[in-house]
Amino acid sequence: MAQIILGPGLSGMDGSLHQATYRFLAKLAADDTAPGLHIEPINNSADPRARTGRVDISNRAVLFKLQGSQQDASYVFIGTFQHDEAISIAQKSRVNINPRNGVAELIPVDEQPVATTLPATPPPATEPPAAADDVETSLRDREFTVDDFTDLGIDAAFAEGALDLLGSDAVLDYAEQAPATWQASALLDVYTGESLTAIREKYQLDQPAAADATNDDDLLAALKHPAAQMEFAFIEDDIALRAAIENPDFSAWRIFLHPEQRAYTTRSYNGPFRISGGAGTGKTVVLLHRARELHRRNPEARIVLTTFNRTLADALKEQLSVLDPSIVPAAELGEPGIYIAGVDAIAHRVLTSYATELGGSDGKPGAVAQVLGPRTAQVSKHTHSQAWAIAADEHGAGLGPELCTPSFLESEYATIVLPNLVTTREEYLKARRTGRGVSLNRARRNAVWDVIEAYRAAAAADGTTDFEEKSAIAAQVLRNINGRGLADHVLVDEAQDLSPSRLMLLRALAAPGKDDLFIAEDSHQRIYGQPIVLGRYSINIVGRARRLTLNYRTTEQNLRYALGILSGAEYTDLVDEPESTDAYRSARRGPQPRPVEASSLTDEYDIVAHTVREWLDAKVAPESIGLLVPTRKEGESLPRALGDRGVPVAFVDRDTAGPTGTPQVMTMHRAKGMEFAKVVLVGVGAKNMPRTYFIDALPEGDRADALQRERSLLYVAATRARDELVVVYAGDPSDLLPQAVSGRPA
Ligand SMILES: Nc1ncnc2c1ncn2[C@@H]1O[C@H](COP(=O)(O)OP(=O)(O)OP(=O)(O)O)[C@@H](O)[C@H]1O
Repeated sequence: MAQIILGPGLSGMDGSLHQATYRFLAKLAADDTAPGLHIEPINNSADPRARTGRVDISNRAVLFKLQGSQQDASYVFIGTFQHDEAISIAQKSRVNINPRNGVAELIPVDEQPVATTLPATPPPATEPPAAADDVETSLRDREFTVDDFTDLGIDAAFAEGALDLLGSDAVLDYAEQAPATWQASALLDVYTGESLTAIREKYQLDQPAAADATNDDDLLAALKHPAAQMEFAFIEDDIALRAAIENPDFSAWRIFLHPEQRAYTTRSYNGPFRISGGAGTGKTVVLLHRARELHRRNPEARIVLTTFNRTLADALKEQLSVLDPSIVPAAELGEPGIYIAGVDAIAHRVLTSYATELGGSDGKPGAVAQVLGPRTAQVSKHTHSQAWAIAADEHGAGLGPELCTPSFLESEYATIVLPNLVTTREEYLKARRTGRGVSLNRARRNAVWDVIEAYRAAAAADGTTDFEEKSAIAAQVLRNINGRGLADHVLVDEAQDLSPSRLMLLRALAAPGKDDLFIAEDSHQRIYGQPIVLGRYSINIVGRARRLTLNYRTTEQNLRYALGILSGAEYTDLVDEPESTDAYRSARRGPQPRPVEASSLTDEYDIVAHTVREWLDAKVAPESIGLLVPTRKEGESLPRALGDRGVPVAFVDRDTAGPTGTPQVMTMHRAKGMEFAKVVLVGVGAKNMPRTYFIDALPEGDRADALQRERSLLYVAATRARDELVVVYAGDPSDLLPQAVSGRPA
């Protein structure tokens, strides 16, 4: 079997050549001596390893054949081209090892290696676009020199051309001419303010390259350098080959990881590790690759991949099967393999598997009593949604109207009472309420406890628990058992939205040790619950935290717009440090987001219908269009309003999957973790967002955080768009939106 290594030409390949190219490469992988492949060396080629192969009657693949000490040859595939062009490219290309850092690169032959290349053509210095950047300074103004770049191994001529560019558009344009993908990416890093030291570390550019580019073994090693693997992928099997060739853009995440992503996929950590990063920076991709890697290293390992809810867990399952169809997820929690479920489903599994641990024995309290105080150990039924309202109504007289609300009581219960295992009034009166917005004196604490007691008594009588309680009890069960846990590795997505009890459950799931917890989060996307500090729940990160900054989903234009939404507020991360958006960047470009002001609700529907119709007429796949609304009520009205205008769309509810063949309407909450090619944010006028009716009903001390969550919700919604974002509102725009000029569709 020959090893196929897909190279940088893949994504630019003409779609009509995909099928034939796949057949050719599959045949080559199976037997490189097979007749009909016509693997031929090239006369006068710059690199003696250059070959062409016959893809079809008029097209040839350009390849580099590496034999080295391996029994089977490896072929680096550069692309498929019309016959004469293929010969010319094969003659004039070389796979080289960058002498500064040992990274393999494909270079055109009339260019020399680093530091002596012919100049790349820099575009003329351009003025920055007025709306996007405030005051732009060039890299030269910021006192960078060509040497700074060549020290990293970046081509001198390419660096020279970058020094005077002004504005991110010019830099993004220019980066497309980079001699290697990692060089383009590193240039953008420098431009967005990352230090040269951080860049060196990120791309692992430090190794002195004692490599000989003419030696095939050295070259194969250089192709495996993490920076080289941004554009060279070692293909493992036929399924991966087919997916990569037939849908190169869609499957890029499976094979071309950023060196940082790759590092977090493969490294071991002596305890919990936290990866943060803006929306679309590939946190989920890292989790999926890491789960597969841990599974490969030890098929007996019990790996749990979990997230906020069932919808997102189902998406993880689907993505894992795309990444590696050979993986069959574990059927049961605690079994070897990768078990994927939402956190609440995990709590449910623990409670049903350890039913005997719930009630206690020999006079000792069981987990239920430890968490809730003495009561029946019946916990599987679910407490009804009005229970807090009823308890507050009947027993909250001492609280005053501000605190006598289900939302305040529920969050007090979830953030203070349950995680501290408070079961008596005395304990509650003494409990530390760190991190709560509203302060309570003794009388008020007593009044709060009156309601909590009533809430618990009613649930005990019905034999029910809520989801927070289920997680807290499940965590307690696991702590009581005190064994090797039910998992060796727990990987968590969307951790910013997990409540204390859920985090405590995940902590208890894995016995403390190497690679026990790997937590992905983005505090800017917290749209539920209260701010969380992991250390309070025995998840000690102590220096094991990193941030991803390159956005793979969103264009630079949409990213800037979305970051504008965040710019009005200060955020803290899960270790209580300021959360920054510095260095967030995208290498993709697209149209500017389009805010559109409607004169009325009817006009707003007309605009949305018109926008969607235009996209459908332009053959955009219907299900890749997302219409995101602030509330469920608006989501339910939209299909009818657009249906009346001849544009059928479907409302996708909490736990339902979206139908194919129709644009999808969903709440901004439901859109968490998803992505669409085109997005319309509907109903984001000043009257609708932030939802003041909801914020004003909260106690004064909780309002700032609720407003923050509204801001985050808009950020989540705006970052669902891959390519195009339209923002529609009737009347004035929401104050949370960035200031921008509004324009109606043509
Ligand atoms: N190395 C990569 N190459 C190509 N595409 C990538 C890569 N990493 C991530 N992507 C793509 O970027 C998009 C966002 O990735 P992902 O969902 O993992 O990001 P995220 O950080 O979890 O986002 P969010 O926080 O918004 O849920 C996806 O379409 C994914 O396939």
